[in-house]
Amino acid sequence: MKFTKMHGIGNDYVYVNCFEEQVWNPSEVAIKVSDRHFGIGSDGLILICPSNKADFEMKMYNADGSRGEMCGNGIRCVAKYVYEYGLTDQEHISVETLGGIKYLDLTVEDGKVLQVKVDMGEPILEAEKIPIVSEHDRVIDEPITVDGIEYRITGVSMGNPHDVLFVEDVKGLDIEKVGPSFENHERFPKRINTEFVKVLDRNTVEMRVWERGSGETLACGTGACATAVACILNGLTEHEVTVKLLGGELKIEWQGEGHPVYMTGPATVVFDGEINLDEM
Ligand SMILES: N[C@@H](CCC[C@H](N)C(=O)O)C(=O)O
Repeated sequence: MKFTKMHGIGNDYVYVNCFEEQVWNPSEVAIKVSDRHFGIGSDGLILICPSNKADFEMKMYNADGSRGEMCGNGIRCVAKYVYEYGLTDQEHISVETLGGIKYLDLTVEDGKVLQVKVDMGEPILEAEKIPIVSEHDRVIDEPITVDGIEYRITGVSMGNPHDVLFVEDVKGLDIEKVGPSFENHERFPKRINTEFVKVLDRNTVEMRVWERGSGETLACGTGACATAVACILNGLTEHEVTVKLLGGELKIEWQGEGHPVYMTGPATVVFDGEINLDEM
């Protein structure tokens, strides 16, 4: 199987061009290639496929083989791939995902995609649709007890489910311990991506993420969008937010309910390769 390893501010995936390759068992392949010791090493697998609804389709799988509806860092890499590997010459493209069709604007210089701005669509706030078990329609600054400690969460779906919580110390957080407890909490029947956030000023926040199906990653695009939405809903920031993650920064804009969220950031090619899956 031919592949390209790419990352969006350190959130790395193995990308397969399914215009040329066929992947019959993507969940199994995701588990194999993601292994950082016995595989290629990645946060998961992303298939770039033809679509009859949009210019391309992105199918994403987490490192544990589960399917994610959307991937913010992944979709910027898909844009870079399709442009730089000659699948399109367009600087405005659409990509079908399980979280809906997304529209992307590429900033291109000398044939290279430097930045991608993604219209991520409107955030979904209804608890039932995220899905989060709650007696309220929305989960905004609501209590939850995890490992005997009470936290307050805001639930946001960007096509995939997120809960955002505000903490004093992001760097010192024992995320390996608390992350899985949130991911598998009974309140989240489809598991969840959790963002631990510290507000630095009215336009800047710091964030670490525990991703459903992949564990801690260096960045999460949908998580950065959910974080900005949660900050704005809780009155903690203005409408333009720089989210500082372990792997870099993303710019997020949201003008409020009824408006889409925009995410802007880079995408990077690491290397191209070929792997014999039968020998793994
Ligand atoms: N890293 C991604 C999100 C990947 C999917 C997520 N783990 C899920 O299961 O929903 C991003 O950049 O958005």
